[in-house]
Amino acid sequence: MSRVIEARGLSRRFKQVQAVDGVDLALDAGTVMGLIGPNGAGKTTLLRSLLGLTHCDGDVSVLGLDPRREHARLMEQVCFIADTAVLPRWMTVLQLLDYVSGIHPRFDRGQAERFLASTEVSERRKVSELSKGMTVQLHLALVMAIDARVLILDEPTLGLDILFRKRFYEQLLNDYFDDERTIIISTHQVEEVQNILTEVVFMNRGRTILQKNMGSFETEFSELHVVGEATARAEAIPHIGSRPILGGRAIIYEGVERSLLEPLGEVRTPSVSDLFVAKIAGETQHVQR
Ligand SMILES: Nc1ncnc2c1ncn2[C@@H]1O[C@H](COP(=O)(O)OP(=O)(O)OP(=O)(O)O)[C@@H](O)[C@H]1O
Repeated sequence: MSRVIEARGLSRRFKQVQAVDGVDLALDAGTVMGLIGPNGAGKTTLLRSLLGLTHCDGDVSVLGLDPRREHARLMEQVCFIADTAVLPRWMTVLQLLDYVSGIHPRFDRGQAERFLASTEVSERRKVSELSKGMTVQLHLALVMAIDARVLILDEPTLGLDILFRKRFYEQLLNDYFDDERTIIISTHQVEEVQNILTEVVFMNRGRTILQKNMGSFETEFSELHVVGEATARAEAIPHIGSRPILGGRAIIYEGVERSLLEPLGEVRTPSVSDLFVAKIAGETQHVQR
């Protein structure tokens, strides 16, 4: 497998704020990475740093290029959808398709048209006349039709209804992704992406606090559902989070043998979102102490 993204000690400071604080990241081709973090964690700044869209310190290489010095060459092979994406509002959809066909050598117009056919976006309408969600659909259609080695999606489905979000992620996985490509998705809608991820990174206050291959999730993390008197014994085992559930508690453990937990209740693998909440709550307690 070839290394596509490599960052060491990546940092970005804005006057008072250390937005990204010494992040190390290594991603190979054939990866779909989920970047999860609370508001202001530094996700967008990290993604922009990887693309050379903002200044940063540290070592960074994407497709063997330094994004700070070789930004233009990098962008030939990378597609980025920003959370604040804007499209030219005065153009019709048809004009926009003509425009992107003209400027982007890796744009497959037929692919974009097929994608749009599954939406209500008509080619005759102006971008300014589209709803917020339809504008995002149009943007995704353009991006998904570009043959890029690296696709970076910053909150790609913001404002989209659940039917479209589900279809988008299905299409992303089935029609776009292959083992030559690397996809990074930053999102707050963790449940919707967790099934397509091969890798997950949690970010908080500019730092990565967890970086895991989804395959190792099951072996490293367990969630115990426990009721009654076993609860005290379960809580005595070092854990990273505990929350009430109907009639009992759900307790999340890291690196604890399942055979130790099984006599106490039902053991399963935690969802990415529950693990995220537990990790972030743990960090907050740590900082407050
Ligand atoms: N251009 C800027 N000037 C000053 N501060 C900035 C700038 N861009 C980001 N920041 C600060 O850096 C921190 C990280 O912001 P960033 O947008 O990267 O977070 P995020 O994880 O993407 O958040 P969200 O999930 O809310 O979009 C925040 O404290 C933000 O206020």
